Amino acid sequence: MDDTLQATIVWEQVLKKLEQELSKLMIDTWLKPTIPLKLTDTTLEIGTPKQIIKEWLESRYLPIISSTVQYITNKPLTIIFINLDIDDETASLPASQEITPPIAPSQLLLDTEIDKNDKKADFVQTSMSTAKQPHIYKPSSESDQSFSLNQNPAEESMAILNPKYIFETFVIGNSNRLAHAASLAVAEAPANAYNPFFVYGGVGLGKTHLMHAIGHRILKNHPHLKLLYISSEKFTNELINSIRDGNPESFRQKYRNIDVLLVDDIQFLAKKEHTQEEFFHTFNTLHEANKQIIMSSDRPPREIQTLEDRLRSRFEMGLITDIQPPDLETRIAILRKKAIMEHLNVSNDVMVYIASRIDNNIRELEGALIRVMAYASLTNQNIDIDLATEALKDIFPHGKPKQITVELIQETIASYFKLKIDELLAKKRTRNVAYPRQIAMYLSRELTETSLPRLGEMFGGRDHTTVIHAYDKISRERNADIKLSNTIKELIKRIENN
Ligand SMILES: Nc1ncnc2c1ncn2[C@@H]1O[C@H](COP(=O)(O)OP(=O)(O)OP(=O)(O)O)[C@@H](O)[C@H]1O
Repeated sequence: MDDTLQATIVWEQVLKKLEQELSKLMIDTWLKPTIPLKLTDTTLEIGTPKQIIKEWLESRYLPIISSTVQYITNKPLTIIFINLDIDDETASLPASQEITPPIAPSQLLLDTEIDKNDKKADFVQTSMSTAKQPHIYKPSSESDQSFSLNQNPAEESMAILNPKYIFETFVIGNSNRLAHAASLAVAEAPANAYNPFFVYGGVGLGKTHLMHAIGHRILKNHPHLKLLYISSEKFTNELINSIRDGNPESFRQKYRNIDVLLVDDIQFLAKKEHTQEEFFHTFNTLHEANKQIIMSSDRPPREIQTLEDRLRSRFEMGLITDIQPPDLETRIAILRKKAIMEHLNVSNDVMVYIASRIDNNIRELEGALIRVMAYASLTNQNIDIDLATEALKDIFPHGKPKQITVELIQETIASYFKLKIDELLAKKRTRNVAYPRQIAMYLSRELTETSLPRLGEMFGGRDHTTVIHAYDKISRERNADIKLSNTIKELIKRIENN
């Protein structure tokens, strides 16, 4: 692994730890804009985009950063800050991680307006590979007079799409095939294919990735189009600020003069009546002018509570598509792609190990891979299943399977007592069957959240009082009988390792 990637991995963990100690504003202002450059045996080099950030970090935060780095790496590394004096828009990922050059900022509008009164901005570019929000600037919500980048406000009015979130890096599987195909159609024919386009799905399943990919593709095909990507939370904040500043017209102008509007996490509009009203007008103006609108949400429009009906019906005018959690095959493919992109050498069995344990959040899946890589690099070991198990032990204690089911318990117990599943579930009450059955009921109640009536049903249609009786009996006997107690321990081990 190269030393930039090592630095990135360490720095990512350092920032995560510091997030528990420092305020969000400090993290966003001073630490997120940094770019990890190099990790050696004695030093960690961190790039800063501006001299002022370098000075600020050195004068105020060096002790806490040094001790956090030591905590993470177990080495007393010297932290060296290097001012890179980066052009704002090019402050991007370290070169080794870039896949495509960032979109020329002149093609993009800012996702938030800069406070014109003090011409001040928080520089929040982040270089972390798992980072979600790639915007360069956002308006300062708290005053910090000492930090002023003094840029031309027009230039500040830029945002950047994450260069990694493109169609080429998006892995297609059954869970997202439709959403991907529809996104591609929208990207190739903005305002002609599906308008509006609404994509929804659970946390970390690729909605933002697809939206950015659409944005990249549209700008590649139509560099002159004005495209704006924003979260609905920021839309709300900007609206509030514009009203506070007595300038709602500028807000309207900005939003109603674009060609492609991408609004992420639209569910945050719920309960915000005034924002919904404003968004309704923005939506209508753009839609009537045949401009493309793309929205994402964690749920379909009909499930966004307190969303006004007229807005809901607007959202439903175009195409609504969902992304489901990926199946195992897709999860392995995503890890493979990630490993190739980051030049990581990871064997297939380790990928399968990780992919089989994280099944409903791709961000966490990627995070687990990075953690394994970091652990291997920091401890100078090869990556194998043992190392992955050790590195991920906080996430999956003892390599425990994520979900223990009643069926799994029944199978394990039947096999241990050399019975057939049918026998375990049958009505027969001879001791050689009744006793294992009671143990299975006991463990099902202990290890799963299944209700008593449902357990009765799953054990051959018995009454729930039978389950209670079995549970009480085995609980009592377990305390008195060491042999039974050991049997149960052994059974739990087998269930966990199954
Ligand atoms: N099909 C995929 N192929 C490759 N990478 C993916 C895929 N889906 C998601 N990812 C990656 O998983 C991470 C999380 O994805 P993303 O941020 O797009 O999720 P999201 O659905 O917007 O989450 P949230 O609900 O938190 O807003 C990103 O790094 C993204 O690149």
